[in-house]
Amino acid sequence: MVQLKDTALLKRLAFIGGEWVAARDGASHEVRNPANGETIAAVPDMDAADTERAIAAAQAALPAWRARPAKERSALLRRWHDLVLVAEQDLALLMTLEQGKSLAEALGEVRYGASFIEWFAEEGKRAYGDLIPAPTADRRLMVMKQGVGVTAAITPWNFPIAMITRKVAPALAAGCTSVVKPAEATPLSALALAELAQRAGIPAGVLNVVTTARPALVGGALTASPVVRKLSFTGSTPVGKLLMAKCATTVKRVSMELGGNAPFIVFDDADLDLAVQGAIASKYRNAGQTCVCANRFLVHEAVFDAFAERLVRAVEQLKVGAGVEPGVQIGPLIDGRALAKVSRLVDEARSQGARVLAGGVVHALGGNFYMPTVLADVTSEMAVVREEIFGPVAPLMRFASDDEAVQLANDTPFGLAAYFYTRDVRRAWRVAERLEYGMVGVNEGLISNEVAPFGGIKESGVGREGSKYGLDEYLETKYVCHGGV
Ligand SMILES: NC(=O)C1=CN([C@@H]2O[C@H](COP(=O)(O)OP(=O)(O)OC[C@H]3O[C@@H](n4cnc5c(N)ncnc54)[C@H](OP(=O)(O)O)[C@@H]3O)[C@@H](O)[C@H]2O)C=CC1
Ligand SMILES: O=C(O)CCCC(=O)O
Repeated sequence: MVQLKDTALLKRLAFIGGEWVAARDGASHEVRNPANGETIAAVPDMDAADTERAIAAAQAALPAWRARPAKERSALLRRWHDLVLVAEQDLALLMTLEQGKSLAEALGEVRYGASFIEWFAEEGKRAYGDLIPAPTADRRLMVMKQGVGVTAAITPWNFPIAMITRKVAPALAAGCTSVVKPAEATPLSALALAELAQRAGIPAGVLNVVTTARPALVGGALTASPVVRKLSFTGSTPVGKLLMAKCATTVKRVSMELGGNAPFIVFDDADLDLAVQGAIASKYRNAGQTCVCANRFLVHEAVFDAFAERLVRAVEQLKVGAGVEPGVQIGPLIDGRALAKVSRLVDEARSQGARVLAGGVVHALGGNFYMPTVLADVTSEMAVVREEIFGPVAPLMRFASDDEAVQLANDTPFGLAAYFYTRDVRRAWRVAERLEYGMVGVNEGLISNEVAPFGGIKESGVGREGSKYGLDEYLETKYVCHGGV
């Protein structure tokens, strides 16, 4: 039973062309609470034809929306932002119920998600062009920025609100319309966001939400459509590669926020208490289910034991339980598949010689709960440091020199986020420059915010979200050459 103050935020229909609709064939799928398996609600299980309808709605809404002055679009986005904050407690509860993170973290995400709407409401007014000094006297050269058109967003379950607003807010601010496919596990947050967008006065068809348990059908329609000019995706690298290939058939623009394998380096001169604090924030946020979570800890041999001991002490304090319970810091993993993956990685590492310093087993609560875990004596051959863990497991490895640390850190096809701790300013600059990552935290474990560019290199993706760069992802650059002047 979901007890919202604003009961209309719990939606059981998809949102297309300003209307709340069922799937054409009447199919639906259940949304379950990962903390106890209970069904929260059922939502439409849409297919390609439903998706075509949403694309058509976004196409129909586009001319009027892009023709509005940026200032008017900005005012509507601002109202949407304000309504999200008014509803923050309800949105947080809904998120905790369908995603599992603690209420405190869910509330943090609602605010984080709202911050992208606020930011892009402002940035949308600054889509400046250029006037270029011409090489001949009789011409004037101009560059204008225009929204790319109809856009699509495919988003994951780990950040059910922020990953939508980080894509949709710049799209709408730039004069684009959008079709969103939220994750199967977390459509309720997406639908509540759409309800608030509608209340804010964002016109019908500008934002559409297509819910489904058949992602390939919806994704197939979005990527095949020549009407959709851009796809923004956050999720796993294999699915991102598949979608990029599909987008090639219509030469769509793409933004891809994919998997990571973040190194967290602790140098011998690090402030160990600060490093442990950063490690807890980076590793155990959202039960370890973020693409920027520290995935492997590289610790200088001189401070290895001291760091490990302090980390274990902090990890043992973490309270595990259902996200709605007071004081809980680690909720359940999203589903049984995620639990099986985390268990496999830990069990394999142990059988290959890793030492379990904390946790290392499924939590006594059962269900999808896993014990916050610390492993020592991990080697770079183990799957636990080669694959994205997406769970509350910290594998610790030793290194002896800066070169070795950087070499180990860069030894991965991924390049999203990296973290390191040192008190040496020269080392800080040099290591930051040598790390092959899109984002680097120096003495800081939490780096995401709306004003900074979020994104990766190598197989972690293309494009940047948030910040002044995030708007460019939704803008075309048009050059106008005016002759005979
Ligand atoms: N970089 C990141 O932020 C994230 C990384 N991951 C990584 O991926 C692993 C698996 O998580 P998972 O949720 O399966 O990630 P996916 O990449 O499968 O899911 C992300 C989104 O893509 C959708 N999707 C899946 N397959 C297709 C397809 N063929 N066509 C179009 N859309 C598709 C999903 O829909 P649906 O929900 O219906 O499957 C979801 O909306 C995690 O353990 C983690 O390692 C996961 C989530 C976020
Ligand atoms: O894990 C992800 O999908 C990215 C969101 C995390 C963040 O914004 O910090």
